[in-house]
Amino acid sequence: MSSSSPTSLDIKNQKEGFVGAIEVKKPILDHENVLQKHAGFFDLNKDGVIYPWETFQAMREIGSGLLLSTAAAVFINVSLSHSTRPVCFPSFLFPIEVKNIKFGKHGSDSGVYDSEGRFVASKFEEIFIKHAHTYPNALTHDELKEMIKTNREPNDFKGRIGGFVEWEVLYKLAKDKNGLLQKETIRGVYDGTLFEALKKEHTKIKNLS
Ligand code: HEM
Ligand SMILES: [Ca+2]
Repeated sequence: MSSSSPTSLDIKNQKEGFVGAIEVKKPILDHENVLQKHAGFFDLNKDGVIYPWETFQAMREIGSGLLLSTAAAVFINVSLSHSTRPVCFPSFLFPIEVKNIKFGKHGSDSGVYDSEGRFVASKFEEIFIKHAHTYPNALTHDELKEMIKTNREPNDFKGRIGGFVEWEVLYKLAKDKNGLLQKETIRGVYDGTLFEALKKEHTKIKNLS
């Protein structure tokens, strides 16, 4: 006999999909290298290396305009190529090596990625405890700006720019119709599932027009 309302065990055991009316997202596991997944979305041919044209193309696929996609390809690949490559000599094709993406971490961030690129759930919750003043599960643009400001570390120009750009681009691409950045959206950016969802949504819109 099946009961109509799902128990927490049903939800825990379910991988992804729906239990009753509750949508279940695959939980992020402690040992998962989610930062590699975040970056890996942009490795279109899955060969472990992200070239600027892949960053550009992947940005277009998630609904980013020509200008932002071009700027992102230049900014991201130029700033991360050197630190993620094992050899000292720079490559002027600016490839990013996905397996070394943890070396691209910078300061003035939220701390949700640990030094290996794993998801730190307590730091993720802290974002909302500290900054979600209006709604418990979402950030307004002002609250997001407050968070970016709080994360700033002294004398960290590069990290501050990186943090600012990451969060503002996320807001631009993934805010909801009320101008809110939902908690699930933010969780999805950390493990890269948001990029897949945006791609699906954008493909649907493109096919309709
Ligand atoms: C639309 C594209 C992208 C958006 C919206 C985005 C957004 C974000 C956000 C919000 C964070 C979290 C920052 C924090 O915890 O404070 C982050 C972290 C990071 N992203 Fe992205 N990202 C994008 C594309 C990329 C690409 C293409 C790469 C590299 C291939 C990349 C590499 C990183 C790295 C290395 C971090 C870790 C920063 C740190 O914790 O210090 N991102 N990104
Ligand atoms: Ca590639």
